[in-house]
Amino acid sequence: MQQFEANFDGLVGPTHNYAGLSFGNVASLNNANAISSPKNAALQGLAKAKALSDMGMVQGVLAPQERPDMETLRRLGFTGSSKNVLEEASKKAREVFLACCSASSMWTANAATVSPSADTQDGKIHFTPANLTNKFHRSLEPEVTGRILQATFNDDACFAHHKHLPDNEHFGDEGAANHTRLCSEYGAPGLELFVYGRHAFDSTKPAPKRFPARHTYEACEAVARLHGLSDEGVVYIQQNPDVIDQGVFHNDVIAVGNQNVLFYHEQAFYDTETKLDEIRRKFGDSPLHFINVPTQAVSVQEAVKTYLFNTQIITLPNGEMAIIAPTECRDSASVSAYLDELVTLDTPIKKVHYFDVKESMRNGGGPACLRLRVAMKAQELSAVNPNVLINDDTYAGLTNWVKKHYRDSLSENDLRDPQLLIESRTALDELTQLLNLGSVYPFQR
Ligand SMILES: NCCC[C@H](NC(=O)CCC(=O)O)C(=O)O
Repeated sequence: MQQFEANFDGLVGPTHNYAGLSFGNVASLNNANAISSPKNAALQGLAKAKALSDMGMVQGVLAPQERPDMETLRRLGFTGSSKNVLEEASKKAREVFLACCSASSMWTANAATVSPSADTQDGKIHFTPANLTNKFHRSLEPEVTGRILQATFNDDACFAHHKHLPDNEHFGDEGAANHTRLCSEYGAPGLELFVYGRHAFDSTKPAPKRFPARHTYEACEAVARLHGLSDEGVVYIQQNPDVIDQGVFHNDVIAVGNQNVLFYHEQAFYDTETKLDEIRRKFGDSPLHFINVPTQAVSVQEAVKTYLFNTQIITLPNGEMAIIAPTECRDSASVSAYLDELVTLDTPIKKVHYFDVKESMRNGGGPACLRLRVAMKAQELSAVNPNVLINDDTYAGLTNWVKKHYRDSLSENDLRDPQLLIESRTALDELTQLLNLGSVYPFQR
């Protein structure tokens, strides 16, 4: 295995909860105030990661963030002991407090945009953490995400790390959730598709009316520049504003690509035919599969409910592709019928595997949200921090760690418990040792 795609799944943090923080994300709003289970959430995520590793995939994990985010609460004027900060913030600024408790870094598709070495000018793998400016709770992530990525991909000869884009809506960047890469093989130069929701500096261009477009065209261009991509290696595509208004807050809720397959809903893009032509032209002569799912087979609403497109399409060691889907897809008559048929058609996708990631789904995160893809070569993999890679031993170590530190259930009331802060820091301190990350968290510095 000389070239392959590695997946880095976000470890769910100890404060995983349902706070209804993401306007425009239907599941997040519908499940506001539900009781969560941080322990089950983390174990569900690890089980998926381990299953992919058992299928012969290269699988790693990315550490979660420190929450409650005491540094931000203090920056916003809450003072005194930790207990006091938590109490005052939860009483006087409930929404701010809840935002500072979110475990949203678990969705590592939003951690960064990654360009493999075959696409970049200097031949290194480039990372730009996403600034996630559109949601306050997510905008707290990029600094520490950058540190975690540096500690995970810690070798200047192979990896180039950029600072996140300016923290402003004009450069709203949601990372790899709006980025997919087509290629004939992982180690060959590919075509990077950057999908955006609106133009920040041109109000004559279309934009959604009801829900926010989190990601801008200007952000896409900036990341492509930073990563040293060629114009012929990039296609910028606008998301259909109407689907954003139906709850498609990231493109990976309505389209996903892998190697020479682009799997998308017919309503996913704006100006679809022009963009597909550009993809065909830039992709070159090797075979390319456009799998277009018509509304008649699966409605946008059903796609948002089941996360049919928030599936991972992976290439197994035998060269066949498989879809990693949430069990919600199996439980929907139209979606499971569609998938049953898809694997019989003349495309590289031959199997579907279903996973229970309900704890994450209730916040609008499916299997694809939970992972950051990094296409690599063997020699680049050997430069990755080995402690983050999943195998029997690290999986056992991490599941024991979760069972030891995580709560079975969590409600809003529990978030202000000073004991939860102590538990979380104790857990994360131990995790940085398990994963050999060094002092990435504010409380460790
Ligand atoms: N890629 C999937 C991201 C899901 C994430 N949900 C959230 O943050 C919900 C958190 C809450 O409501 O408690 C988001 O919308 O960015």
